Amino acid sequence: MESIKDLRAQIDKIDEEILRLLNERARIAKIIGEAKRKEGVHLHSPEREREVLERVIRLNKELYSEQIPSKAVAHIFREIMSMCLSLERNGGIRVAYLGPKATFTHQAALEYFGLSANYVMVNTIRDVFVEVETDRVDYGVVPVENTTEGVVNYTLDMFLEYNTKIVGEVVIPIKLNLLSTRLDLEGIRKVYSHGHALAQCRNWLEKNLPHATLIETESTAKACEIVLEQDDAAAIASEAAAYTYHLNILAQNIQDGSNNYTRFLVIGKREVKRTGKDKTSLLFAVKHQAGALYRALESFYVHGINLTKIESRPSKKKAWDYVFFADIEGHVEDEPVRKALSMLEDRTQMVKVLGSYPRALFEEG
Ligand SMILES: C=C(O[C@@H]1C=C(C(=O)O)C=C[C@H]1O)C(=O)O
Repeated sequence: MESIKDLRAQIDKIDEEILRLLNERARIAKIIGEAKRKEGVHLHSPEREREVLERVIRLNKELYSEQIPSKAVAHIFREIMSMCLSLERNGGIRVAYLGPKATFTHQAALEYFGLSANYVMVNTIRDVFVEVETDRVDYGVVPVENTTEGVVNYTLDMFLEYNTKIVGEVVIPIKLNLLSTRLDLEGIRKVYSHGHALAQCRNWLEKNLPHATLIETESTAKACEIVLEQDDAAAIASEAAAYTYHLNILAQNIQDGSNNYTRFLVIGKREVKRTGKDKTSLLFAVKHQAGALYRALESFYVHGINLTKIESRPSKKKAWDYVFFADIEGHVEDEPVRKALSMLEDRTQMVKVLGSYPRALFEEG
């Protein structure tokens, strides 16, 4: 076998080659950037980025039998594209997320846009929408549903108030931890976290901290900021948050479901072109009439469209009046989707398309 020294010399050579290729890629991306500027098109192209990611994942399988796991390939190319885009546009794109630092939304934003984007942390889900709506950022990232706890109502309600579009989605696994300045569970009287995180750990909390008071915060990271100042409290948050806020991890993976994932939406102001693996989100309202919802949903059935989700929310205009949020497979540019939506319009009081966007690259994080 070759010596480690010789093998490392080979790696050094490969690294030089990787670096040369990265610089060559960046040079070409900058030229593409100039061309796009001249044509007046958006510098950031989620459609193209998706194409790049799918292509390298496929090649990695075909040519190298996935020696490197697909997710790792996706992460590496995500970062390469994030860097190329930031060179094309000085400072990169601006992305608002529900902060403070090390929330799961922060993690999801990093996963989607990479480390070279410019992140703006805001305190509430509404503020993410406001930042996008007022053009202070290009995109925003908000949580929308969790596999254990269901939908984030607050986010859905924002779509009733703002005209922001959905331009993408990202799913990440949620592993929850009990964090504290203390060294053990003894003496923990209060547990702070986001309502969803508290709910996802209900069984663990009942068993291990049955007498603790549970207190809801705006986010899991906010809970960490609070417990830093208290000596009888713990926060439920991510492992990243433990390092960010220098808290001790008293218990790991305390969420009730082992398959705990959260889906986040990327919101913006533009429309994303068809990629062939898309989803469309919409909301609609029907009259209080026998069969009204049945007739509305028939539009999808008739055109062979798969409905991946439906939720009802109070319209907030009148008591006991509801709107429906639905996700369907396909893009508004697809003929069957177009036909289904036109039929839906005829059969409902109101339809609002929230966006067509590429489906999450990894649907289970
Ligand atoms: C280079 C481009 O611009 C950006 C960077 C990309 C990349 O690094 O591959 C892909 C899409 C754009 O967001 C491009 O549009 O091709």
